[in-house]
Amino acid sequence: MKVLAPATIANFGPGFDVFGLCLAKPVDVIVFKESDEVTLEVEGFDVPSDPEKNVASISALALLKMLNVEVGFNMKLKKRIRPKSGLGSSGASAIGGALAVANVLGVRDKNLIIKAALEGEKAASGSAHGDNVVPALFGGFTILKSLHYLEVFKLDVDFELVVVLPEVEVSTRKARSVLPRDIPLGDAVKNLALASALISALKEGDLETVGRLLDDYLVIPYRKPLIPWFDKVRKAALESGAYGVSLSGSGPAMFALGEDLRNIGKSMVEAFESEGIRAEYFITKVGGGAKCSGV
Ligand SMILES: Nc1ncnc2c1ncn2[C@@H]1O[C@H](COP(=O)(O)OP(=O)(O)OP(=O)(O)O)[C@@H](O)[C@H]1O
Ligand SMILES: N[C@@H](CCO)C(=O)O
Repeated sequence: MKVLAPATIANFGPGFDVFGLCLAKPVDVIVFKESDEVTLEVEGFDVPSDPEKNVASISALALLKMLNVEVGFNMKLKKRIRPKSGLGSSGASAIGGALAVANVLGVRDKNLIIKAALEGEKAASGSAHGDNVVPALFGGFTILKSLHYLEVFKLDVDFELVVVLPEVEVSTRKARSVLPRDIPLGDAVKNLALASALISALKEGDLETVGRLLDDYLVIPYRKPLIPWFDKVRKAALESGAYGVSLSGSGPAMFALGEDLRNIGKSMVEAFESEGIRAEYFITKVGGGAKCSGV
């Protein structure tokens, strides 16, 4: 059977570790079948081919262990989401691996699938943050109310956006290590205001207002040393007509909302190039979540 596991934008402005948007592309593809032993083949972007080290197989093995099922499998991973991109690359593989096992065993419990996928995320970045695996599984725009007792609020939204991917890497582990333990109360209140208003605008389908609310005081200011080009690229996007811009997850990818997404994407790529960084842009839309075919 085959699983298509989508890229995602975590945080989505003010929603650190809570908001997530599923994208229609790119996707990781996992071809999976039961077998006598556990084998893994990888093609595409360079990720470990050792089943004990690849997030997809780690999550698959974690679900088998949770279900107390002793079975082998052959997994082929077509790695199409660039690792350390900010597009939820490890989160997609984690959901793909867990969902492949769940599908073969007829498991529908999303709590279990997410728990297994978090084992993969923890192996990748040292932290079990759910705002990539949850939108990758549920699709749409997700608000992660709680993780360990899974409670998700999903908004079925439909819009296009532009994503810009520079040829640099930002590891999630590093990006989380620079965050403070405590933040000023005023900043917490500002983010609460932005996040609440953003959800209201999203439910109204008011993308211009959503764009205006894509700000963050909790993490982006502390991550600036890892993304020194952020302000310049954001300014270029706004000057080319973007409603709003932010970092995708912990970066380096960025995304923008607006009318002329091609022009916005080109302006952002030019801004990266003025910093000596090659970049590419692509236009995509909100995705419907991971898909399984064939059993
Ligand atoms: N299937 C996989 N997909 C992606 N990363 C993997 C996979 N298996 C193992 N890894 C490793 O996990 C680490 C992923 O690091 P990190 O979490 O920073 O990236 P990411 O999830 O790809 O990033 P992002 O969420 O920013 O897209 C890398 O060292 C990568 O080699
Ligand atoms: N919420 C996570 C997303 C990582 O992709 C972070 O910002 O660290």
